[in-house]
Amino acid sequence: MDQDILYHLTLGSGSHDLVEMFGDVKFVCFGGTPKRMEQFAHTIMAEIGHKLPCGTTLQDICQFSYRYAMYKVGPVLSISHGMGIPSVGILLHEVIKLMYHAKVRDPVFFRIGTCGGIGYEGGTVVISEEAVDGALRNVLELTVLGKTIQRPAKLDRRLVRELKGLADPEEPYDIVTGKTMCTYDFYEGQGRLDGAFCDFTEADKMEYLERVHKHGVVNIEMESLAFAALTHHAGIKAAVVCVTLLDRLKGDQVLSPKEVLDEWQQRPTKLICRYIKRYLQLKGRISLDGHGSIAVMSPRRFKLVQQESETYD
Ligand SMILES: O=P(O)(O)O[C@@H]1C[C@H](O)[C@@H](CO)O1
Ligand SMILES: O=c1cc[nH]c(=O)[nH]1
Repeated sequence: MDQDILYHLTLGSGSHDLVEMFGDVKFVCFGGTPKRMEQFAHTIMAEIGHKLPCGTTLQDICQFSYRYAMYKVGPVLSISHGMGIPSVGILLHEVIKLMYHAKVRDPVFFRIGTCGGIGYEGGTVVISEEAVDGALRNVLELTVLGKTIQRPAKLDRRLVRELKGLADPEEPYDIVTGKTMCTYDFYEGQGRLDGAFCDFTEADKMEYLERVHKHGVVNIEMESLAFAALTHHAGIKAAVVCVTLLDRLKGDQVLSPKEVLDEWQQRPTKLICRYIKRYLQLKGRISLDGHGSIAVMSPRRFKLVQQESETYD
């Protein structure tokens, strides 16, 4: 192609200097809502001590797409993906191409989301080991040219361990790992009885939730299957970290007050911020207090940091 128009991002390889705009990106963080991803951008900016040019503020790079919101904070992109597999799938196609046009090597993708827990109370952070569909298959099924194809929905196991290793024992909530079930619907697809239709019984629902739980499923959401499958297909390291909003073994409705839900949504953010900050510190791109540059590190500390950073390649 002469030029590639990334239609849903309002960016293009002909109209924008994508290397100049995005060439320094290392981490791409995704989450459902524009507000969460704007807040994430502000949080990571404070955490890594990133300074915007004098007199400027954070801008939504895709504001005229009216589809997705995108913020850039130094090496971190923060993008909203909307709800469900089709929405995150379209976005992933365009962001993967964006990384290619910008000549970004080895980016790491994170989904920071919300979910229903299975056997875990609200506020628990879940790091996905792999994604499965509603029938417990570890593949994303797509119809391409009228044929059904399957793509493995694999996530990076080492990244899961690294993230789990960053859990702070002082925090008043658990950080667990397990299989994540990804469905095409919030209501019937997740075995809820509080949708507009319910053609099954409470006993049917409990039998299903207990069966998937026995199979290792610890949470349910709506994007991980596409996220895992498309990043794996592209050879991109990725992780999915979600907070539970309720325990589905105890009910269907999200009953916690808004302020509580808002605080819970900060939890996956904190873990991802810790990972990014640590990576940048180990690579010598920020000093250990989160501010300044490698110039403020002593040569001995810089050497130690460089050695440790090899584990983060
Ligand atoms: O990242 P979010 O909070 O959007 O993830 C889950 C899955 C669906 O998109 C949505 C349903 O409420 O929340
Ligand atoms: O139960 C839930 C809660 C959040 N998101 C989901 O997809 N399901």
